[in-house]
Amino acid sequence: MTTEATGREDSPAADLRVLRPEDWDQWYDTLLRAFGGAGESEEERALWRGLTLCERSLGAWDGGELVGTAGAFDFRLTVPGGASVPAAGVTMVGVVATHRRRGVLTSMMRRQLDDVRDWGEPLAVLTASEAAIYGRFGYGAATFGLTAEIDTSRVRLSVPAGTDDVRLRYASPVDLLDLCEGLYARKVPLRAGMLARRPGWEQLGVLDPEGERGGASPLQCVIAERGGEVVGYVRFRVRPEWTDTGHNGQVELQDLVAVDAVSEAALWRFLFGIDLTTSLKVRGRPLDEAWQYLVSDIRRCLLRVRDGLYVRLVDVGAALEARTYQAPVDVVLEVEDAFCPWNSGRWRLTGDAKGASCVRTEDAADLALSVRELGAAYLGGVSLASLAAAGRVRELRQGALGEASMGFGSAVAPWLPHGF
Ligand SMILES: CC(=O)SCCNC(=O)CCNC(=O)[C@H](O)C(C)(C)COP(=O)(O)OP(=O)(O)OC[C@H]1O[C@@H](n2cnc3c(N)ncnc32)[C@H](O)[C@@H]1OP(=O)(O)O
Repeated sequence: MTTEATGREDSPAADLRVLRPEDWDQWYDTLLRAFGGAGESEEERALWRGLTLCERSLGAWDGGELVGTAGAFDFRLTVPGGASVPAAGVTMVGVVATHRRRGVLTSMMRRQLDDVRDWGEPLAVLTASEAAIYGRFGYGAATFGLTAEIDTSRVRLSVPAGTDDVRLRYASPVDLLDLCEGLYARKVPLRAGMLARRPGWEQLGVLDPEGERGGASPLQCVIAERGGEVVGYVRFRVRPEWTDTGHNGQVELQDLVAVDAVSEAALWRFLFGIDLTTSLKVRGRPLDEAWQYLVSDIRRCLLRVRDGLYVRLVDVGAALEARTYQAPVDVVLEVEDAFCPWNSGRWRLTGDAKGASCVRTEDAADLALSVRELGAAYLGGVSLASLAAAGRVRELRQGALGEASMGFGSAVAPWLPHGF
């Protein structure tokens, strides 16, 4: 059989089999080989071994040789409106270099999306090693992360009233893990793109292999308390540097979680003020994070934006019904989906801030777009109007674009806190 999306034969250079637990080491070594062959700490390997769901993972075999890997976590993803929606977390994808560009990835994506549909999960999500790979399979970049290098020797932070009521103390990252995870869980329903973490995943936040610190300190943790209650935490490292003119150390933020504006400001003020450091590096933070509105000089923060979570609607009707819409929408979408043709055709979406319905229709279409654009717009971080300006969404009824674009939007930027 030939797939319409790729024009490739659907029987590539390998057979696909569900991963057997006893093959995990070989499977994981194949993945590392596809990523260039560098080793990994025992600590990290053990974590991923524990998190792998073998029954949801695939190996691609060429005779007796394992040449490709792909896994799928069973996540629940927060969507606009706060619902927690089942989403396959596509992960650990690799094809060894001897077998590249022969359709092995395509065959794994084909099988995986069929499986996700059978499992009844309306979404598949991933973070991409390279941005060019997954659009052809219907994934759209839906969240973005902010990277900044803040010159803390020059940039000042103005904090809101009440910040001084927050007390900070050092804690062991590992000892207070459950407490920190509880705070994280409180934030999950509040921002689309966040993942409800199952037990085990919290370990990702305190992974600290000595060989991978590259001259930085071990992971450190500071807790924020107010009125005897823990209201936030930050995990970070310090990379000391001494030059002829004195100290020039860097603070590297890993995680920061706080329950309100003053606890958050207290933690940022702490990061800005660590002695013997002159810069603060942050990666993959929310686009709308509050610290940007507290700094004296945003230009000296060197902001950059990078793609984060890619979303694929596996079941268009169920996915669009699972979220809410911040303004009323009533539109017919003409969806094109070459890789998962069961989604193609016309869908009437009606919804508002309380709920939504999305059903097949024969009515005339108001907007035409591919499933990739729907994935990009799904979490409210990429506007349908912007995609239309790029020619990727077509407005077929005047007014429909503005209505849909407003409805799909989100007051809070969607964000994925960590990779997987
Ligand atoms: C979610 C995650 O785990 S992301 C991690 C992905 N893995 C990696 O980056 C590890 C290193 N790379 C690899 O293992 C492999 O090169 C993969 C998995 C990216 C691609 O596997 P392959 O089996 O070579 O892909 P396949 O032959 O099915 O290619 C399908 C199409 O994608 C294109 N493609 C594949 N990889 C890339 C890439 N890195 N950049 C751009 N296009 C790509 C191919 O050219 C082909 O296009 P065509 O159909 O128009 O000819």
